[in-house]
Amino acid sequence: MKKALTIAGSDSSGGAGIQADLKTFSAHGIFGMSVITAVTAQNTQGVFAVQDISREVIAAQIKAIFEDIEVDGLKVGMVSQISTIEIIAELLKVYAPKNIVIDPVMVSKSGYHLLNPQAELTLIRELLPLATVVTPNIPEAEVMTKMTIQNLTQMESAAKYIYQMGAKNVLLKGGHLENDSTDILYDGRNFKYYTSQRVKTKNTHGTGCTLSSAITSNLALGYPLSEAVSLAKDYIIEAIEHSLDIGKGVGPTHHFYSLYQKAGFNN
Ligand SMILES: Nc1ncnc2c1ncn2[C@@H]1O[C@H](COP(=O)(O)OP(=O)(O)O)[C@@H](O)[C@H]1O
Ligand SMILES: Cc1ncc(COP(=O)(O)O)c(N)n1
Repeated sequence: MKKALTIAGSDSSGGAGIQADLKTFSAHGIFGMSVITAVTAQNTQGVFAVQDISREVIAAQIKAIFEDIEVDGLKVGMVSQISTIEIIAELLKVYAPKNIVIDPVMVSKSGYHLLNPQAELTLIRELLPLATVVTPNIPEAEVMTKMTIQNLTQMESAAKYIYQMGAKNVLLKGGHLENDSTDILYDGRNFKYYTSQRVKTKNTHGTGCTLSSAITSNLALGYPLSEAVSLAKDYIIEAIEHSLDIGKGVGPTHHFYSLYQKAGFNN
């Protein structure tokens, strides 16, 4: 069985963060493991408190896993503080796992700064060069590039800029654009476009986490990146189409075992 690791924050309401990642790994038939960087008290309506986990305990979690278990794919989500980012980068250089997906989580859908704004440059400097692929949404790409992004041409320019920051591949997600939701993948030479109809729902809590952990799963299963993204896109569309009207705010995506079966995964 393939094994994947998420290094991210805990979402008490189960829609995003570690919980979304582990559900996605399971739906892909992957054994999921976690390094928790922060505990958030949140639900579909907002984030109410955050306790960052210490640098020492984050390091101990990473070491406990890598000293014992092979990791076929890894994603990094919420990392909150400079010291957290530094220790993760330091240890990822030591253990050098194959497939590293960096989801540069900055602000939650409910508007809470999950990444300390002072840590944005550290994330770019320390984590991007380690990424097999980095998966910013449009607001994150705007922060990273200081560009305004309102259309596909501007997305392409931003993806090129982020590529130059050191990621091997850039998947710029178009979920925040008004019309269809096209994500673009840039490998330093060519663009690939992943277009889908926009699902009309308010329930998109955890879409970014779900997409990046689906990509991580597919890379762990051995798919090349462009196929890993394409399968992950199929997965996220269904997970949004079947999203759950749980709570009073932005409900979560839904994870099906049948999605995994439908995609024909075979490990
Ligand atoms: N309403 C929607 N309909 C279809 N796809 C969506 C919708 N919202 C987001 N997506 C897709 O979900 C994934 C995550 O998107 P996005 O919302 O941009 O990220 P984040 O959760 O990081 O803000 C992307 O593949 C995006 O295209
Ligand atoms: C712990 C954690 N990690 C990531 C997100 C981002 O998810 P979203 O952008 O859908 O709010 C979140 N809300 N909580």
